[in-house]
Amino acid sequence: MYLCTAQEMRDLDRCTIDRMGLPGMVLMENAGREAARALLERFPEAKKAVVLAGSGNNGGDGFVIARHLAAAGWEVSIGHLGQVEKMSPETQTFYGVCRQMGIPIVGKNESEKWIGTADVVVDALLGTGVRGELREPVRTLIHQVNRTCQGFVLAVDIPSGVDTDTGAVLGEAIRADLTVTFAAAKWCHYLRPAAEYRGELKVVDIGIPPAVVTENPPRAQLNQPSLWEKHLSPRSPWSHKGSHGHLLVLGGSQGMLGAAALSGMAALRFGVGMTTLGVPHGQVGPLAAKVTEPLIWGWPDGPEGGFSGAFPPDWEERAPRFTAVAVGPGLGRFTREKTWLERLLREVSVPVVLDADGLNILSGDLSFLEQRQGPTVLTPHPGEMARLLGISVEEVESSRHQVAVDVAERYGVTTVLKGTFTVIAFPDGQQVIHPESSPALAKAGSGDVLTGILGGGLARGIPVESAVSLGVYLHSSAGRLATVASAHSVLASDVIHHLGRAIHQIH
Ligand SMILES: NC(=O)C1=CN([C@@H]2O[C@H](COP(=O)(O)OP(=O)(O)OC[C@H]3O[C@@H](n4cnc5c(N)ncnc54)[C@H](O)[C@@H]3O)[C@@H](O)[C@H]2O)[C@H](O)CC1
Ligand SMILES: [K+]
Repeated sequence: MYLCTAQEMRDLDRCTIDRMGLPGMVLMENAGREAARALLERFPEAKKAVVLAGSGNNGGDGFVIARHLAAAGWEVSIGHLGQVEKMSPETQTFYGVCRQMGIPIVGKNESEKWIGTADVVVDALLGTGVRGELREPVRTLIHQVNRTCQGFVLAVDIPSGVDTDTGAVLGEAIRADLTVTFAAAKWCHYLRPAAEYRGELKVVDIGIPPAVVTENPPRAQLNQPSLWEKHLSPRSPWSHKGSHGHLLVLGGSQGMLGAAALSGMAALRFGVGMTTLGVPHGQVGPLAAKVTEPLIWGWPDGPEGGFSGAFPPDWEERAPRFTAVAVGPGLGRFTREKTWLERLLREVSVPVVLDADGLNILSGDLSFLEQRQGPTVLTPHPGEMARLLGISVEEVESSRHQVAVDVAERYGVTTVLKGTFTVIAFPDGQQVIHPESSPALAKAGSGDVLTGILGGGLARGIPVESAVSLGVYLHSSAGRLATVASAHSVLASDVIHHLGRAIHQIH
């Protein structure tokens, strides 16, 4: 399912009307009817509703909704803002029908009195055509709805007062229980703070022909199995461990051995054939006492149980055996780390995942990523992304998808910006957003598990676009499945244990 910007939605709309010849009036009728249907399904008995309608096409949808609710026997009134002369012809038509039907249409002050006693308030004030900070009187009316409404609030397309593309709140925004949106989800449904205003989200079909979408594909999609499920095919009965790839994980300095262990175990649970954990020599013994299945490879020791910045003598002999490399889980900082990483990235042409300190090494200079031969995946959380780019965490969070896309396009990498609704951006500017929040994953170690799953997928030979979206999806579902009693109590190792069930659910 696609995720649109306001402009992408307008393009789909325009192409449907101009090229396909389907009148805008039909789209508006479909939109309003489907939104009304969502209400009628939820409230089978007639209710008292106030429809707040602006003068744009979002208001037009509101007039259609009012008509359908009135036809179903609801007691409906319309609070209308703006001027009839400025309405589009479709909106004017549906406004006229409501008048003819005798549905009361009142101005702002009168409608304010009804908001407090209505069972349902329909917010059709502003949709994707909103521009800049809210002006009066709409701002006060939105404030009144949030303050006095006791009933159920349906937002039409987007909650009025949020910016479609950035997810910013433009001074004040409707707090909805349900948002019914048309043809595709919009970015504001998945970007904070707007995402906190929408309530439940329902995407309905309004009749935009599939050919129109194929011709004008939006750049973002929601993460769902259809994007990558073909790569989760069952294991061939003729396969052996060498058929399923070999991941090298570099990390696990003193005090952070668990991070490397988690990545390695996650990769194995995800199905990679072999995992080698490359850790400082001094950590080989403690790690061997901790994990059984991964191979362990000692790297030259540096001070304080970390890496020295040198390569092991058998590097050149062993390096060609790995089918992917993950750098960062518990890596720590060490002298000459930048030269070390540059050499590694130059000499390894298989896919590389960079996480945690593997990313911190890059901070301020990502330019040498452009030289890489194989695919590179960066998996920053917002703090790491802020450090990478030398900007604040607030700046990252206020434009999550833009930041992820900018890095991906500029440096030719795949970016996985973690957080609620993880954003994945590819070098060609395409994006995938993960539509689920996973509170159980908000814990130390869970990033290391993701790194292992992504590295494991890449090592198995799954193409990067699929491996990354698939990995993010499975990590999130395993987190959900691991939440047996409380999300508070889920450990990163529990997530690893539930990976098998998460995979099984997709098969
Ligand atoms: N997706 C589709 O194919 C369809 C969508 N529909 C609906 O149409 C709206 C978008 O309609 P549009 O006319 O472009 O804009 P709006 O109704 O969202 O808003 C325009 C309206 O708002 C006023 N305004 C703009 N900015 C501000 C502000 N900052 N403060 C106060 N007022 C503002 C402006 O003056 C106009 O009056 C989409 O969301 C869907 O709901 C179609 O119905 C069907 C096809
Ligand atoms: K709205």
